[in-house]
Amino acid sequence: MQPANHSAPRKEHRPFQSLDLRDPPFRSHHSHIESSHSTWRIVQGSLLARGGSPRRTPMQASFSGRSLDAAPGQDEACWRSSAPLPCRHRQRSHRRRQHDAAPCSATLTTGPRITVAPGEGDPSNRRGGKQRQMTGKEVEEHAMRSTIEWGKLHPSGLQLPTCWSPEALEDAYRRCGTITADYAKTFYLGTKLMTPEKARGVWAIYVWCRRTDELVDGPNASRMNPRELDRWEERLEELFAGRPYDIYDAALTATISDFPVSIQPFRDMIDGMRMDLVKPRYETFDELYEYCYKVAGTVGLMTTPVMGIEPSYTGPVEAVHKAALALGTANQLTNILRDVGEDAVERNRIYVPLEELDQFGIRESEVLTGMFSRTTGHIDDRWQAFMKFQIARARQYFADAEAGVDHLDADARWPVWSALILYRQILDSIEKNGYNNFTKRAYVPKWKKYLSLPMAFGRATSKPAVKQGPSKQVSMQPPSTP
Ligand SMILES: CC(C)=CCC/C(C)=C/CC/C(C)=C/CC/C(C)=C/[C@@H]1[C@@H](COP(=O)(O)OP(=O)(O)O)[C@]1(C)CC/C=C(\C)CC/C=C(\C)CCC=C(C)C
Repeated sequence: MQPANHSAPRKEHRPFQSLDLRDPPFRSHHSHIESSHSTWRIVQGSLLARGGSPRRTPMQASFSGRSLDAAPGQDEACWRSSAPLPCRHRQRSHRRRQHDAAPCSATLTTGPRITVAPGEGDPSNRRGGKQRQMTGKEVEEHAMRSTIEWGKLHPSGLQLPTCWSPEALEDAYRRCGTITADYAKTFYLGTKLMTPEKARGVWAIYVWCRRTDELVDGPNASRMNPRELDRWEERLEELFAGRPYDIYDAALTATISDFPVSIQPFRDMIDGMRMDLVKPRYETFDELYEYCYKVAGTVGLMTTPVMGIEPSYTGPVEAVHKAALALGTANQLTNILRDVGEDAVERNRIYVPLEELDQFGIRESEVLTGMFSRTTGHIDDRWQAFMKFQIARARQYFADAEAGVDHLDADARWPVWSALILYRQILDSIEKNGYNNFTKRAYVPKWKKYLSLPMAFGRATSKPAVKQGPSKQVSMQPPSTP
């Protein structure tokens, strides 16, 4: 391997000065709630064991160096009271009744861990007598359908009872905004163009995604295990049932109350984190596709219902959701291509499909050590050819996403165009680095970022170009022989 020549500073975990994410469970304005079932009670916002001594919940997830208390186990869930919480309820009682009758099962679809029975799904399945696992594409399709169905069932959100004061909720959203600004400044600025309701909804989603990602990618990642992710998922189900655990969860509960955001992509993102815990290699592109959908495409399904589709759009909503999914996949593929060396050396992870490496005559061990020619010291020709193919495919997903951005509500287009344009430039940077993603980190320089923002603004405010026939497609299949 060549000596390290990192052309960009490594991503650092920025310390938060002003925020302590080790929050107590969310403080209701009814500051004293006693559950008949549980051994816990909430007194002035802190979680106390029956004896009254403060107790940490067992799961300590972390968030950029600081720890936060995450999902309490089923047995210790402080919100599980058989008595109704003394909440203020919203007006739409017909919706509430529907929800009260069956908090989850009636309205929530099941998770994606689904097998397809013989004869169902694609024709290739009809021959075998056994059930088979869904492909990555099918998992994504299932979530997209759930999202669209959810939107039809709950066009104005879940209308959950409110258990918090407006001030507390305001504070929750403000904190979500601060975190979003700290991690993703450009994107945060873009959200400032949205209506305040949409902006804070997107921040609440951002924070939930960031926390979920930090479970497997943050400083406490080594302590993470599937059981803890199960507990995080239980906590998700709770917040979708109107029982948020802490202030950030409460912001998300309020968001799903106001917007038709389905639970399915959230479950799927947790599943993506499960994949990260147990799966260091991806055999085929479909396996990788499933991963990309789960950790990034999900973000598209979560945020599109908040950002909204332009009212004058009369085409199929599927097309917009597919574009949102494509942007997630494009971003994640780009992220993977940028980090090949780092993932291999620091985490023994290879995300690019082994089957495709093989088609380019590349061995797994070569990716782990870096592919430099012994004679010239430059990047090996096989790796260059491999990367050209991977970059072309990622660009194709960006192109597929472009089609949908103009159908979003006008106030949401700028942040999305910015995300698209900025992230796509990382691919250009990989090319500029001579495809050396082993010891160089591709990045977009600040001046280029600043130049991209007015460009994105122009794109967001200009009339969409009328497409003359289908766009040029690159082959999504690697050549059988390089
Ligand atoms: C522009 C916009 C409205 C974005 C949504 C904001 C949001 C909620 C982002 C959550 C991102 C997040 C924390 C995801 C967790 C998993 C993860 C880390 C995924 C990677 C993101 C890159 O983040 P970063 O550069 O910080 O990664 P590192 O940690 O540094 O490695 C991902 C690559 C995925 C991001 C995916 C999106 C932003 C999806 C975008 C799709 C839409 C917003 C839908 C747009 C709609 C249409 C119709 C095109």
